[in-house]
Amino acid sequence: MDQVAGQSPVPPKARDEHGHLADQIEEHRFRYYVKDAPVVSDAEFDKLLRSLEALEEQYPELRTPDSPTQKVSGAYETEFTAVEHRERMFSLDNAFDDLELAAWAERVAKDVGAPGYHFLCELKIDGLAVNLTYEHGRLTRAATRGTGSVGEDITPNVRTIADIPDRLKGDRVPALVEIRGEIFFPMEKFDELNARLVEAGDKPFSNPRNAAAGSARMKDPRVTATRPLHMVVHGIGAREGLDIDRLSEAYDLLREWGLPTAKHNKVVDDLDGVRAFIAYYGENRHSVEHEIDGVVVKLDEIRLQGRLGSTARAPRWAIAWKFPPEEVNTKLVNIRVSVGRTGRATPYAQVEPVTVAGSEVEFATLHNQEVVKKKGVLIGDTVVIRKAGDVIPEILGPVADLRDGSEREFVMPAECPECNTPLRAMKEGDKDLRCPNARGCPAQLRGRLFYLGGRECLDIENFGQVAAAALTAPLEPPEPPVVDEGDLFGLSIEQLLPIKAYVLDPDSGLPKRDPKTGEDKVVTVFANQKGEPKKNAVAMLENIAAAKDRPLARFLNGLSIRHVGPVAAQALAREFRSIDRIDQATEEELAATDGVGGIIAASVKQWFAEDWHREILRKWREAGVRTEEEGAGEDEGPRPLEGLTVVVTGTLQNHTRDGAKEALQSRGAKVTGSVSKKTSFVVVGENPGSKYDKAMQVKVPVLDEDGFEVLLDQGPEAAAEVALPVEEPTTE
Ligand SMILES: NC(=O)c1ccc[n+]([C@@H]2O[C@H](COP(=O)([O-])OP(=O)(O)OC[C@H]3O[C@@H](n4cnc5c(N)ncnc54)[C@H](O)[C@@H]3O)[C@@H](O)[C@H]2O)c1
Ligand SMILES: [Zn+2]
Repeated sequence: MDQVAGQSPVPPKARDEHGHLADQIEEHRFRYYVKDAPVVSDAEFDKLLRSLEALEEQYPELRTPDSPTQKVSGAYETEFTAVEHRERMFSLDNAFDDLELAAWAERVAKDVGAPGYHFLCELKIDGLAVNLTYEHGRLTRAATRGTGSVGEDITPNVRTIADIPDRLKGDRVPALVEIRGEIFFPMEKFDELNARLVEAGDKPFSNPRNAAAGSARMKDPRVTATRPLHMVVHGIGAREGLDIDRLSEAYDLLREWGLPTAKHNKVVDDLDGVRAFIAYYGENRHSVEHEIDGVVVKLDEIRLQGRLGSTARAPRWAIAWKFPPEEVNTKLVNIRVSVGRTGRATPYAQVEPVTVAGSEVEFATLHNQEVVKKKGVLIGDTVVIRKAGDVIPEILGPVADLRDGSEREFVMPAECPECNTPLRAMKEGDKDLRCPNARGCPAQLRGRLFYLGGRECLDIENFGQVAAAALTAPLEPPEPPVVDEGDLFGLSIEQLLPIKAYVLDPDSGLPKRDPKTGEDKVVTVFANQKGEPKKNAVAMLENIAAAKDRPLARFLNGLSIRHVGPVAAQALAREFRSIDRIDQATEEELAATDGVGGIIAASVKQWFAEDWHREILRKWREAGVRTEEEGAGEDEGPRPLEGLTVVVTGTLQNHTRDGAKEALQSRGAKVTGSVSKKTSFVVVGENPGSKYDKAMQVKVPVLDEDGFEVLLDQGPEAAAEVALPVEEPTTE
């Protein structure tokens, strides 16, 4: 088709779509900047904006000066006096990948024309942009960004923020300076604020960013004063009597004046330096004392900034690199209750599945019924889900503006969802409700068994949520092979083969559904189609058998005695050295143990008072579980490996890494991670790493697993006899 250069005609459909998108964007901006209550996530908003940009890319005629793509987003509300900034405030352009970053840097290089300039890397804080005007060192005005040229006067509110000085310190303060920065609300104070709001019958905020903006823009500054707001400085605007060459130097001055400058800024020489900064904070995002949502890269030389100038929206001398969003909006479908190994009933949120920070989220924790209330979330709400790093996903808050009246409050059930026993608080004033049916509650048994096999206890490989559920509550056979922990070590392969169970999600432990039929998926857990044992079933039984010899402390921890965690278990094991002796000890004796104390002692006594608990121990003994620490106590007896330093590398057949370490340490050896001339032995399992090569190099005796057993049982001399011959290294 023939077209006039750059003037493709705009089809009416595209024009309509443009108008529709622009309206939506303006509406979201109003909700975000004026009402501090957005109804979509930033990611969704950014998507709309990018669609608009793409449309304008295709039909440049649509890119008029009043298009949302051409403006500093924001507005001002008539509640506040409108004030003009002396120098405009801008938004930032984004780089979404390394290509865009490199393109920006190239453009800078071209415009600057000569080498010798620097990049200033800063962290990007997601809060409320403010402009502080200081005249002769006194704060005379504070304003929001607004449209970029006109903002809202929030001076009385800002004066209540402790970080922001009313007067600048020192005698080098200029006649006039505009300071730009970000007001933010600390994540860790956010729940507290929402709890207060809900209690007072007010609408909770959906996230800390909106809490910051809402708090700074209160009509009544006395309310602002009650909010824990902070600020970080990230720029300067108009100035008189202030001559500076580099922005980084300006920050040094600002710091001297008492302004809250950033701690993590870094000046680098080139793009690789920028990349390293971005990579570092991408990895260590949560090591910073406040939340960050990206990195801002700026040309440090102020004269050159001026030369590059700005578009209507953003400076050309800066760019924002955004990290993947950690917050998304989704629907709270239901609040359910799970019962854990200690019987604690915990509400958790089931949401419409969404992807956050690279993983799909379907459940989020809610801790207890008080937390549900304090967060002010209703079933059916659109909520903001946050997933930060490896942390379990949580609900930040509801998007209250989207409620249509169909939402309902969560009511904590009166009965255990798995065994129907009435839930109750075990102590007066206890917020947590528990299912008291420790013995018969399938949820508790499953939880205890899973914990017993877990890392902190017996560390049994191939034994997880799925096995724990299948063994304790199979669909078939009707009688579960494991009725309590006592049955674990007596399991036979014949018992496993017929077991059918639901397929469980390994994270949530909930049944997975067949997408086609919509029904819960069922499998034969331990047998293949021919009815033969699956490999992992055989491995599981072997691993269970091997776990019989785990150190006493691990068994004690695995009994799920209330208040007895790994530390108390260690203390008890060290002091009493056998389960029998713990059983026979008086409460006073237990309490007198270093690291135990009265509460734990009472709880231990209570545990042993239950017949079915003793029955567990009896079955264990019968199955050959070692309920006694070998040899004499650490403090009294011989420590045959005293003075040795041992490194363990590769996979051992009969010991986990932790188990091997403990076996060595309990005999007095020191276990370290790196091989040196001082190392006494290197124990090498399958697939050893570079430590093996290093051992060869520095000629440290190497033991295979048999040699390791010799070391444990017969000591270092015997082990030296069986150590592998040290080969001459080929190179030196
Ligand atoms: N959810 C919604 O409905 C909705 C609506 C409108 C806008 N938004 C969100 O608001 C953001 C857009 O706002 P924007 O135009 O302010 O752009 P932006 O947040 O991407 O970047 C510009 C702002 O970053 C701030 N900033 C933080 N640290 C900085 C630093 N070290 N140096 C310089 N500036 C720093 C400044 O205040 C500056 O104004 C987007 O994240 C968008 O998703 C969301
Ligand atoms: Zn129960």
